[in-house]
Amino acid sequence: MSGEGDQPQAIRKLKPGTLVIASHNEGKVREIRALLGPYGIEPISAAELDLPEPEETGTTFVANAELKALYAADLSGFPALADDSGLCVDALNGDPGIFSARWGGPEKNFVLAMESVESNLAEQGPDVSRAAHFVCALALAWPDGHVEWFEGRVDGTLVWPPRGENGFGYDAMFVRDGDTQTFGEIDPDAKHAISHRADAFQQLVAAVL
Ligand SMILES: O=P(O)(O)OP(=O)(O)OP(=O)(O)OC[C@H]1O[C@@H](n2cnc3c(O)ncnc32)[C@H](O)[C@@H]1O
Ligand SMILES: [Mg+2]
Repeated sequence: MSGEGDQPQAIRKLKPGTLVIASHNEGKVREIRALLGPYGIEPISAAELDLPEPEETGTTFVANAELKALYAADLSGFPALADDSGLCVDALNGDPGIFSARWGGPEKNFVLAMESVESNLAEQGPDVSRAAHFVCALALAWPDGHVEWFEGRVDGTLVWPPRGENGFGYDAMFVRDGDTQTFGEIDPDAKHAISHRADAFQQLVAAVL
């Protein structure tokens, strides 16, 4: 564990019992805050604490969630919750998958990332399957190194062109099976009830809270 002298000032001011969200993705942090709200938990994000981002060297969503959570718990001395998530497209052998953030490039441009998914699909002809699913792995790590993890999923279809300004990442091209609106069009509260992140959260809440 890191010594207190190494910690940024912001961490030394945290109240006991604080939960750190081990993420630098604003859209994700907004959703996690909303999902934790009903439990009276007011977390602080790794970005707000100026914690560095670890390299995501894992080969699975769970491995990357675990390494992000452990890194933030170790640096902060507080429990940390990480989310590693992504879009898996059947016809692209599961890509972009764990590389979903990296497909947005250094500028994190998800308009370009969605265009890239679409052009890879289009190369396979008009009859290509447009089936896809989102995965969300949550890892909850304590400073002593103990970790629990949960994995959620939501299945759907990709549409083109993208629709809707809500959400983030690939939301504007994803329609959940049985729905007509994209995750970019539906109300954020509706997404919180049905998404891959909601699925993983239900498991976390049942096990931990
Ligand atoms: O690692 P952190 O700091 O949490 O932030 P990140 O954006 O790098 O997050 P990931 O490594 O987990 O990459 C996940 C990417 O998958 C996409 N993604 C994940 N959940 C999504 C959702 O609910 N809706 C749309 N896109 C999502 C989005 O583009 C994310 O950048
Ligand atoms: Mg990441």
